[in-house]
Amino acid sequence: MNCDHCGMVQSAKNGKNGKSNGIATGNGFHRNGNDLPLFELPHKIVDLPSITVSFVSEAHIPTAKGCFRLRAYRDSSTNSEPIVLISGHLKPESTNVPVRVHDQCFTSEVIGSLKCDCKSQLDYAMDYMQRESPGMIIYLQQEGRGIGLANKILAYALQEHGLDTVEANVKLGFQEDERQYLCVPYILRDCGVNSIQLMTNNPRKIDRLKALGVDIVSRLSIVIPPNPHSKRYLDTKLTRMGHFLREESSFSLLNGVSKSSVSSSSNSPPAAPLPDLSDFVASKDRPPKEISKSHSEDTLNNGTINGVGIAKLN
Ligand SMILES: Nc1nc2c(ncn2[C@@H]2O[C@H](COP(=O)(O)OP(=O)(O)OP(=O)(O)O)[C@@H](O)[C@H]2O)c(=O)[nH]1
Repeated sequence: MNCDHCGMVQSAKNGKNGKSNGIATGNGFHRNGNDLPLFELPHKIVDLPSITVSFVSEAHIPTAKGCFRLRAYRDSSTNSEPIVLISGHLKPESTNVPVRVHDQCFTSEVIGSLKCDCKSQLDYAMDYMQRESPGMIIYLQQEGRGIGLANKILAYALQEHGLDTVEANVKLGFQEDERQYLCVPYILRDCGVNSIQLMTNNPRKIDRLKALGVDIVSRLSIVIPPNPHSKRYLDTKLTRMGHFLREESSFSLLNGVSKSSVSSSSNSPPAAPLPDLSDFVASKDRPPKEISKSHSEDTLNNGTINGVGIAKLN
């Protein structure tokens, strides 16, 4: 099927339920062969006391991975602009939709840093959503697990002196993870999505989204094989942040790439003693980015997902 807007061939022939995908008419309606409206853009502002998420606009974007419908929002609680990439056509009240909630990583996604798995995860998610459309990626501007780009580079500097990614955040006066996902339930509701299959390895992300009322039916694994530069970061995610990483590589499964073809030699940190960190600590004078705590993220539970498809740690 060709995308009406980009003329690109869509990799998913049909919706995953075997039903024909709708056709975007460009006026906010998507119609099927019977000319029935499938999806009407809500253009609504979802307002709660401390958060306003407003839809701004949408456009079709051709990419190397296929055509996505990009929906842009503004989130007043973080003063940021969440972007949603949608493959295929979502119907109102959709259930079990594959969703990736992805946080910005300038270093890997723009300049190609090999220190983390973020860009490979984004690539994997885009391929997956095309293949299993309809699906969506909610892209949030939360660089460096919410500490911002400059602070993330500070954290990298500390990691060059032996700290791991968690210790570096803490040394800088941040929590190990400053991200929040208040906008996600509103964006899902705005897109007509009632329940999701969440693509993540991060148990905290699952808990936080559940605490915000997101109906997560199952988890989709997204394990990228390490390279010599990312191995320590991935090890830390496994051992200190509890990520589900002891699984067969999702990347291998999707791309047919043998895991053994990716080097995983050790990337030990420099043995040099820790320098005087007063320069870094001085940055604490500049307070960490303020993050609204007025919502239920403070009342997180440690529950696990009720339902199918949760990969277990061995
Ligand atoms: N502070 C900090 N942030 C990092 C570092 N490396 C990557 N990031 C950021 O980490 C975020 C991605 O978080 P991850 O913990 O890798 O993965 P996740 O999103 O929690 O979990 P998955 O859903 O399984 O991918 C992005 O915002 C990156 O910019 C680092 O060393 N320090």
